[in-house]
Amino acid sequence: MHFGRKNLPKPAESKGARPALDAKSVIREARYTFVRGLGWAGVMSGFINVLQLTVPLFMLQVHDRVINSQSTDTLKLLLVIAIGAIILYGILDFIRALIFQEMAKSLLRRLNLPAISAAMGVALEKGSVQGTQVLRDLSDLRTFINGNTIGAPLEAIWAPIFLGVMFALHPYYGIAGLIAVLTLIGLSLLGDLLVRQITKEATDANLRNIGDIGSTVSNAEAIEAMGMLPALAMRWRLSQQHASELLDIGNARSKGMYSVSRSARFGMQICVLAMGAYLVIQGETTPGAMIGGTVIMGRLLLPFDNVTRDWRAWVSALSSWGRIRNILEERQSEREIEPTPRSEGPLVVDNLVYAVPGANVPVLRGINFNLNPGEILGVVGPSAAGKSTLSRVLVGAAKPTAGGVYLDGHSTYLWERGSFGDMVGYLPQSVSLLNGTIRENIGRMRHANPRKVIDAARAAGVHEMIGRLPLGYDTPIGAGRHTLSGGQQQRIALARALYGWPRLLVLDEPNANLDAEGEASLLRAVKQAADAGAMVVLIAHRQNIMQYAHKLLVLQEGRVKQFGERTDVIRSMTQDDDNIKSLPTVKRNQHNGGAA
Ligand SMILES: Nc1ncnc2c1ncn2[C@@H]1O[C@H](COP(=O)(O)OP(=O)(O)OP(=O)(O)O)[C@@H](O)[C@H]1O
Repeated sequence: MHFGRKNLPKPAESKGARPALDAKSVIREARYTFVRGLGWAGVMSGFINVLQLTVPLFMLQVHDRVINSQSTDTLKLLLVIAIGAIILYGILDFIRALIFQEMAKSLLRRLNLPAISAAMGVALEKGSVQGTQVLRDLSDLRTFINGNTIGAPLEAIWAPIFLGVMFALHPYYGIAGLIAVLTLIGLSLLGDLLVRQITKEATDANLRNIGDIGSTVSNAEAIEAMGMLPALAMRWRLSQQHASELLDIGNARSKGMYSVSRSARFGMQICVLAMGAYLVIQGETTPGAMIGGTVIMGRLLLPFDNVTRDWRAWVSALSSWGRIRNILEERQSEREIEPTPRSEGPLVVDNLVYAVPGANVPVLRGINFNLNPGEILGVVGPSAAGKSTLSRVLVGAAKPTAGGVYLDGHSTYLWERGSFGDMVGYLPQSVSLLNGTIRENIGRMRHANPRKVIDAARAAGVHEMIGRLPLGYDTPIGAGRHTLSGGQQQRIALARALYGWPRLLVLDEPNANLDAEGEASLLRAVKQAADAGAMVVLIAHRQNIMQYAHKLLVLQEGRVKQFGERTDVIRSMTQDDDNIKSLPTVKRNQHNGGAA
């Protein structure tokens, strides 16, 4: 059984298994899958509810027909019907569980790739811990759908059937049932009022805690070395205290409401039994109807009781869905979803402004420059000048606030990520390789062409080094596997950036961890890439690796201080330096910020 629309391609069939990034249709399809699954499960619940009448009806019939008539044949017939109904009940109950399972699977199939893409977007902006929240929400949603708490409202909607049976037994039973149902609905609504907001606050506080702890765990070495754990543990305890207080309040209210609701249900069942006994005394119903009516009343009210008990799970699941939906809407609406052909044109940075979302002061303020195929651009500047931010915007990992970065006239931010990645190599400042083999890392985690992997490794000068590893290219790296040194990691990441001979190569501090030999390999690789027609942007503090750069860009406080041919810029910088040196001592100090 499938809950998605049939005309949609399955992810595995879609071109290159790339996610369709149209958030609106993803949300629409997910909602459709959910509602349709609930619809099927609701229909099953209707049959299940009817079959749950088997036992009380059997009791009623045995009492009214078998005991009075003393007929064993009637008893046998009733027994066969009852057992058949119970077996059918078991089968339908199992089918309903399978419907929920398929619904969870179908929902995950639709949401997984878009959610992972959205998580990446959040991680780029707010860090990895917030990024993984959407994945946790997805997993919580699956647990909820596969769990026992989703079914209660589906059973409650079939209350009219039970009420009908009660009215058929005697109008008084029907009226009592109706009053009882309305009372329990009232208690459920009151429970929702008391629980919803506090549950949301508790969940949010808990998520913040998990985020805080998660972000510090990645710094375990520094924490351990400098004995920071007790201080951190104290902080976590304080913030956890707040979250658990909220959780406890929510829990207490929810359990309190459940106790009230359950007591009310038992109380009303006793009243109905007393009413039945009175009706029997008055000769208005039979004792069998009295027992049957009481049992049906219990069956009628149980789902409402369960709704009150399980409402918190519904509230949490709805919050998870709300967060997934918001993230999908916020993150994925702009990017193109169709692959764009490989560009052969220049890189144009046009009046580029970038401000961190929510911040007033921009990090990059009106950057302009062009780079032609085969050219190497060196970007230099003091710390916090905005060099790494520029590199992130160049490769479309951050969205320009104004202006833009264009390859062959096409925005690098909006470009469909798969086809963009095929022609771009990026080495970020903090290198992090992924869990997998060296081959997979260099081949960008695809079924990479082994020849291209070796070409990239040779270009980065790491082929021999990889050959010395225990399993060569098949050496697994990452958490708990073979540990590479900082320099080795940087060179493997350089090979990954060079894989497939990209058109645009952006290297942020690629020599930060390299020795002289590594730096020489890096320079050879950069020159080779440019000779093959790539545009290379090389960010570095140390100017010695700029020897092959055709152009230099000096960045200061987010602005272009100088840009031009390397020799012109260096001459101009040297003159500036000479001018400063030629100033009288007092003035020179002023130029340096007045420091003595
Ligand atoms: N996501 C962010 N949130 C807040 N501020 C940011 C963010 N990204 C960059 N910045 C700010 O932008 C400024 C430039 O940072 P950037 O990392 O680009 O500098 P840089 O020139 O690469 O420095 P360095 O040479 O030290 O690496 C810094 O003041 C930094 O605090």
